[in-house]
Amino acid sequence: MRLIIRDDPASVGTYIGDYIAKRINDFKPTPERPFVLGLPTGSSPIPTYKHLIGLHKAGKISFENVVTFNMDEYVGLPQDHSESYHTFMFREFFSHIDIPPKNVHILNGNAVDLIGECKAYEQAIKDAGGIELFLGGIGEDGHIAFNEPGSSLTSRTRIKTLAYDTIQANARFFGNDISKVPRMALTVGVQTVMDSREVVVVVTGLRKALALSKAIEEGVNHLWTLSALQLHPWALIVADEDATNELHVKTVKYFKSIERVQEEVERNHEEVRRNSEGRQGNTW
Ligand SMILES: N[C@@H]1[C@@H](O)[C@H](O)[C@@H](COP(=O)(O)O)O[C@@H]1O
Repeated sequence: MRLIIRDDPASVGTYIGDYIAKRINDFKPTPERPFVLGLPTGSSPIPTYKHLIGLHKAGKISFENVVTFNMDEYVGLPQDHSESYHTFMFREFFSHIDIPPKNVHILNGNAVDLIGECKAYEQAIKDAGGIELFLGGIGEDGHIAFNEPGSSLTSRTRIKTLAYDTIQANARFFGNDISKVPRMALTVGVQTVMDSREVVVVVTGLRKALALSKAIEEGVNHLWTLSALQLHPWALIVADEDATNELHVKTVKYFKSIERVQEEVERNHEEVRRNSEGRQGNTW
C-alpha cells in the first residue's frame, strides 16, 4: 500500500484527479474496452471531482468510454431527493462531463426487490469486465462505502443497517435532523472493492485521523474495514496533513521518503526511456 500526503483537501483532489485522468488516458478506452471506474460520494471526493471536471473542460480527459459504478445509495430516499447519492453524483460530477448516462451505474435504493438489485449489481460489474480503479472515501469509523464496523471482509453488494455514528455524521446533510437520515443503505461489499484491480482512497480532515491510523498502522480488522486494503496488491491512500494527526511520526516520514525515492526512480526511468528512444531513432 502507498500513502501520499498533501497539504490540504484541495491538493489531495488535484493529486487524485491527475492520477485518475492519467490512468484513463494511458488505458486508451474504447466503446468495446471501456475504463471501468468505481466512485464514492461524500464531501471528501468533491475536490477530486472538481479537478476532473476542470481537466475535462480543458480538453485533457474524456469520459465517453468510461463506465462507472457507485459504491452505495440510501434505501428508501427518493432518487430525486437532494441528498440521494444519485442527485449528488449528477450535481457534483456527471452533469459536468461527457459521460453517456447509460454508462452510469448507481444502486437503486427504491427497488422492490433490494436483494435482487444487489445481486444484479455484482453481475453488472462482472459483465463490464470488473472494476479497473475503485476510488473510495471513508467514514470516521473507518468504513469504506457503507461497510460499517463488523462487516465481513469478504462481503459483497448487500443491504446494510447504518451504524449510529454514521447516522449522526450524515445528519449534517439532512438539516442536522437525525430522524431524517435513512437507517439503511445498499452498498458494495469489502470484497467487491478488493476485487477491483486498483483502489485509491481519499482521506481528509481531522475527523478521519483515528481511522487512518487504525487502517494502516494496525492489523487487518473488521472493526476498521478500510484495513482490508492491506491485503490489496495495488492500493493507494491519499491523505491531507490533518488526517495524519494520529499517525506515528516515523510512519509519516517513511511514506514521504518512499514518495521522494519513487519520484527519483520515475525521473530516471523517464530519462532511460528518452535515451533509448533517441537511439532507436538513429540509423547506424
Ligand atoms: N457512504 C458514504 C461513504 O462512502 C463516505 O466515504 C463517507 C464519508 O463522507 P465524507 O467524505 O463526507 O466524510 O460518507 C458515507 O458514509
